[in-house]
Amino acid sequence: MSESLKRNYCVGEELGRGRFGTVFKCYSPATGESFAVKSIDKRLIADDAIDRQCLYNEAKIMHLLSPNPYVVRVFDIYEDDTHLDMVLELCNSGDLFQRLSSQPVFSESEAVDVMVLFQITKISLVADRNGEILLLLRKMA
Ligand SMILES: Nc1ncnc2c1ncn2[C@@H]1O[C@H](COP(=O)(O)OP(=O)(O)OP(=O)(O)O)[C@@H](O)[C@H]1O
Repeated sequence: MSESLKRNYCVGEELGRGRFGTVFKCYSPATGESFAVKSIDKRLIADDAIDRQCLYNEAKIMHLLSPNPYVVRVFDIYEDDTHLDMVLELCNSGDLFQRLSSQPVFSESEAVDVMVLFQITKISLVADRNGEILLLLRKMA
């Protein structure tokens, strides 16, 4: 994790791992706000040009799409020789599967939100397979 990130945020527990990095909970001592930070060790993808490109595309696209109600917001990006760290909106309400499992009946407007999420997921999966765009979906509040 980059030293400049650690100067501005206190990093806490691990939230999960993906193909490119590890996600931790963090907070800003200046504002008291909590975030997620996705930290990528660039040395692990140094030999793969496509992975490197995907990594920078993800950071760039998420930044371009922020703020958008269906996309996790990016607040800060830090980079040093070894790490790329993205400070993201913290989604701590569980994922869509957990939400669907725990609530058997949805109101009309909630059902619309779920359908919109499914449509965006389909679009992002197709687009991601073609290596053109990657969306990180915001988990439902
Ligand atoms: N903003 C966030 N708030 C809370 N948890 C998150 C957040 N972003 C990621 N996570 C957690 O960390 C895990 C890994 O996320 P990450 O974005 O690194 O990978 P992924 O999207 O699951 O897969 P891939 O690496 O293929 O993109 C997620 O599955 C989720 O549990």
